[in-house]
Amino acid sequence: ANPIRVAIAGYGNLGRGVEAALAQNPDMQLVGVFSRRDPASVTLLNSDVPVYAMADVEQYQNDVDVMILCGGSKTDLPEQGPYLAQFFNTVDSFDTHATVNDYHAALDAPAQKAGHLAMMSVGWDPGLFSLNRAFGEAVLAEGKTYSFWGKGLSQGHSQAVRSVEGVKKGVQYTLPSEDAIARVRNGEQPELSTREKHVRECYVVLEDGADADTVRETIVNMPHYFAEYDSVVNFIDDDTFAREHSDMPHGGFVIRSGLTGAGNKQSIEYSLTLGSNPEFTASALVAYTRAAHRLARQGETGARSVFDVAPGLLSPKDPAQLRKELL
Ligand SMILES: NC(=O)C1=CN([C@@H]2O[C@H](COP(=O)(O)OP(=O)(O)OC[C@H]3O[C@@H](n4cnc5c(N)ncnc54)[C@H](OP(=O)(O)O)[C@@H]3O)[C@@H](O)[C@H]2O)C=CC1
Ligand SMILES: N[C@@H](C[C@H]1CC(C(=O)O)=NO1)C(=O)O
Repeated sequence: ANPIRVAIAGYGNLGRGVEAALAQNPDMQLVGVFSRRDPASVTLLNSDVPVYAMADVEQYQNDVDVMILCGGSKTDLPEQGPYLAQFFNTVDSFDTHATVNDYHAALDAPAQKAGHLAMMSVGWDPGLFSLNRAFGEAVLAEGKTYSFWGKGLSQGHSQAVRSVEGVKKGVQYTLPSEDAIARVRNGEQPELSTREKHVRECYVVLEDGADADTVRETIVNMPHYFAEYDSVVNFIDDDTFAREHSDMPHGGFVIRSGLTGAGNKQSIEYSLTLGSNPEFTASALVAYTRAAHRLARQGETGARSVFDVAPGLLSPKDPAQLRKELL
């Protein structure tokens, strides 16, 4: 069969991860990268792949089967998602949990109108963690579900920090409460507020002339990203940033702790340990690109999340092979 023709919209950590992940999936072919920057200033892993100006993206709608959106959830996807769904089948990793249904609606209308499929919020959280939260609740009807992340670098929160005026470089690490984790793993089913589960720690290099107090206040009061947490902002110089904040490890786990029948304790735990958050997220995006392409060919249109996708659609194996090897 002909390879699935894939393009990338937005070339940052995630875009680079998608380029690498596509190279690991021979049933897909990267046909181009679209950037809002000057294409000549964007250097890909594979210099044979063309870089185009985002302004010209509409000209390529017949050359691309699926467009993978790698922009930031806070500042890019709310505009790029609905816009690009008019011209392409799309897949993205939108992760502002508080506004997922607004985004779903904003994607669904243009996608339905154009007869495209828009697969949203794919990745690990939202994404694979979302699936495991849903499995846990469906199987253990009586219990509590907990999600913990880190210690590691959140790309969504880091990109949100970088979107603040006066920030030249920025990253955010998420630190889970070890005490909360111990209580959950012990089956205590504690009531834990958002603030009791994680602390957020930022490292920022300021633009020349930017005011540190203003930047700190803007970050720690940012709705949906920081306001609901105890957050710390550390200001460092370029050299320290380059030396100490170039890796992007992360991870975490979802636990469903419940009781069945005669009060027997049951626990489901799904965990991730990530050497590279962007490369892992990109790998999830690429698997769901395969599913989005198949659903689009079946005539499916409109917005979809991971809850709407049969797992077999993710695999390059045919159903009989899947059953034989993995059932
Ligand atoms: N669901 C999940 O589990 C996960 C979701 N995510 C999501 O992925 C999003 C993207 O993360 P990430 O790739 O780290 O964000 P980046 O800040 O690296 O990239 C975001 C956009 O910024 C632009 N950009 C990148 N580098 C530069 C640069 N040097 N100068 C100017 N602009 C630049 C690019 O657009 P352009 O090329 O057009 O300039 C890019 O698409 C996050 O906001 C998060 O929401 C991430 C991890 C997990
Ligand atoms: N969407 C997150 C993926 C995980 C990480 C996270 C956090 O540290 O708060 N929440 O969800 C990301 O952008 O890295």
